[in-house]
Amino acid sequence: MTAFIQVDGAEMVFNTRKGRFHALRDIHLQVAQGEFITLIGHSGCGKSTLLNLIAGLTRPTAGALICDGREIAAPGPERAVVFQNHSLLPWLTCQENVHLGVERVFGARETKAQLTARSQAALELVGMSHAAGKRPHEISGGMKQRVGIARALAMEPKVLLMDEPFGALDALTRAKLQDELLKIVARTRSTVVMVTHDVDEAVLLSDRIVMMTNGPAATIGEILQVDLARPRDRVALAEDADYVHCRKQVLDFLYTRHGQTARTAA
Ligand SMILES: Nc1ncnc2c1ncn2[C@@H]1O[C@H](COP(=O)(O)OP(=O)(O)OP(=O)(O)O)[C@@H](O)[C@H]1O
Repeated sequence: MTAFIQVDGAEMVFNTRKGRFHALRDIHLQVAQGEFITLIGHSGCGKSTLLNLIAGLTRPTAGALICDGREIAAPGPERAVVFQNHSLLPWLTCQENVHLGVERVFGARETKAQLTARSQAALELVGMSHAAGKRPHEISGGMKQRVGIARALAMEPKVLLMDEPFGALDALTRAKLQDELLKIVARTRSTVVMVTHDVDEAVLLSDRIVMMTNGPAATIGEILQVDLARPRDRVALAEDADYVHCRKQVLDFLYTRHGQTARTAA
């Protein structure tokens, strides 16, 4: 596999008021271009910390991270992040929110009409054209997440980094957005690294599931290859033997071999 994202021996130690906190140790991970990776593990194990390192929002205390042949030293438009809570600017319309990202990436070399066309196309991709002129408080939580995804996709990032993007949504909206994300990623061929707590979400979406041990000093415990054919249909998969097997492997890892102790659950 040619690595598009490479994490070489990354470690993260935070300086806190109570002293040093060793969050991550010895993380080695290679992600191929176009791959869909999920990070799963118990609460507090360091999933967001690892995602933030790939985003360039934090620097590792040891080790190196590389994306497309360059060291990750800061956030960059080639690595767009979607957070659990949409992070849209409340005083701007949906289209203006998307436009901000578009302008940042393409503003110097494209006309206003081209930029507008990009924002409109991104909203259309996530089925939100009808709400282009609305402000975030006028639309539902699921719609806000779609606009957040549109904003990320409109920047044509090489990598889409998602931190529990559907975590705050009800089960039906979540399922709908997962299905849409699968279609969008099939079309854009984006490389995706996504944090999730949801075993079914991980199996449905991933090419590989990165399972993390509990912290402190968490690391990658195992990586599960998910060889289910695409496009994937959640209803058909529910009874698919390979799907059920993958699901069981993740459940075994999380609850039998790495059950959360009282200390980490606190
Ligand atoms: N800036 C920080 N300073 C100090 N400690 C931190 C900082 N960021 C994260 N941590 C600690 O590092 C550990 C990993 O946190 P992180 O948010 O990455 O976990 P997570 O697996 O994403 O958790 P969750 O699933 O609950 O979102 C936790 O113990 C957390 O308290």
